[in-house]
Amino acid sequence: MAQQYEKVALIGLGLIASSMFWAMKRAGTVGEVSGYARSAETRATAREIGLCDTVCDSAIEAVKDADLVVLCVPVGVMGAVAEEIGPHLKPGATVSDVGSVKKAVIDSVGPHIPEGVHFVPAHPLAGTEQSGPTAGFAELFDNRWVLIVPSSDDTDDAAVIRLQAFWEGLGAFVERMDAEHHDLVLAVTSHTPHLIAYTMVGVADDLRRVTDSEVIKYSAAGFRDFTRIAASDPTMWRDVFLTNKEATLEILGRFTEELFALQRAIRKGDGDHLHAYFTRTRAIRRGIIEAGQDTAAPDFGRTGSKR
Ligand SMILES: NC(=O)C1=CN([C@@H]2O[C@H](COP(=O)(O)OP(=O)(O)OC[C@H]3O[C@@H](n4cnc5c(N)ncnc54)[C@H](O)[C@@H]3O)[C@@H](O)[C@H]2O)C=CC1
Ligand SMILES: O=C(O)C(=O)Cc1ccc(O)cc1
Repeated sequence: MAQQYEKVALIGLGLIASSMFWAMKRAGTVGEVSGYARSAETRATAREIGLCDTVCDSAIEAVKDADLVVLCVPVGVMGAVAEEIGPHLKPGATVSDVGSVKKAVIDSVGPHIPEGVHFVPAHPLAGTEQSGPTAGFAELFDNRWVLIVPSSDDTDDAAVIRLQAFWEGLGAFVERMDAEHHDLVLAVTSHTPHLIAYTMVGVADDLRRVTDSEVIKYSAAGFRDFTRIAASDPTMWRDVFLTNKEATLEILGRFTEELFALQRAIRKGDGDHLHAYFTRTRAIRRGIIEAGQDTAAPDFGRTGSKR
């Protein structure tokens, strides 16, 4: 494949950045990849495992001469990183990100992007519950969606098309979406489910004394499947909820109403209500699988890297 960017800089070297690096190497679509992470320990690990062609000791050094800079840090620190690198970006370069929330990233990063640099936010709908520089693998984005969320109506079309081709080279399907819609859709499909999974583990833990650790010992497939995502990084998810507050609260409100209705049906012994509800929701869930839109993490995400 032809070279799409001569130099790419990855800021933050965790699951997503490391997967991007291995996928870029597999695709052979970029010249050089530089990387930076805040912690010296992460940078040392990256150097040890050959993650990035050059691991830099500052974000400013990493973005020097880069044609594409991808912010791969938790959503809450994207603005601060952009402020630091803003004055050092190459004219004509593109700055993108992989954050799980889009409106807050546009608001916090946008003001720090200088004239003549393109800002094209994006979000790969692919990940696992693992984090850190050793968690990545080249196949993570294969056949997964990446949503490109242009930051304004006058975002340079050529920069968007180039970023789209880049992600397609990493194995993904790409679509464009506006930020507000993105944040609502993700609140339903990803953010609220993570919150509920964290809560379920918390409930199981609260019951530990009563059940004498049996919840963990005998954890049935349902509990395991349902709570896998509760092993995800706490910093990342704290930031998601703090920055996608409105949409998450809207979905949580609806969720609570449905839960109360089911609670009431159980209390009243209303089997018809329960049966009708489960019949409807089973059909929807099966429809998602049949349409090939099941977004469960691929198996290799659970068993470690396959690179
Ligand atoms: N984990 C997942 O499944 C997915 C995550 N995302 C998004 O991707 C982004 C990165 O997530 P992961 O790779 O999973 O996280 P991670 O926890 O694996 O990696 C984050 C990296 O950022 C570094 N970092 C933190 N603060 C920093 C700062 N101020 N300056 C420089 N580096 C800093 C950390 O040291 C770490 O290397 C987040 O914004 C997240 O919302 C998007 C799709 C999926
Ligand atoms: O591990 C899983 O199943 C996920 O849902 C991963 C994930 C987490 C956050 C995102 O913004 C996108 C994907």
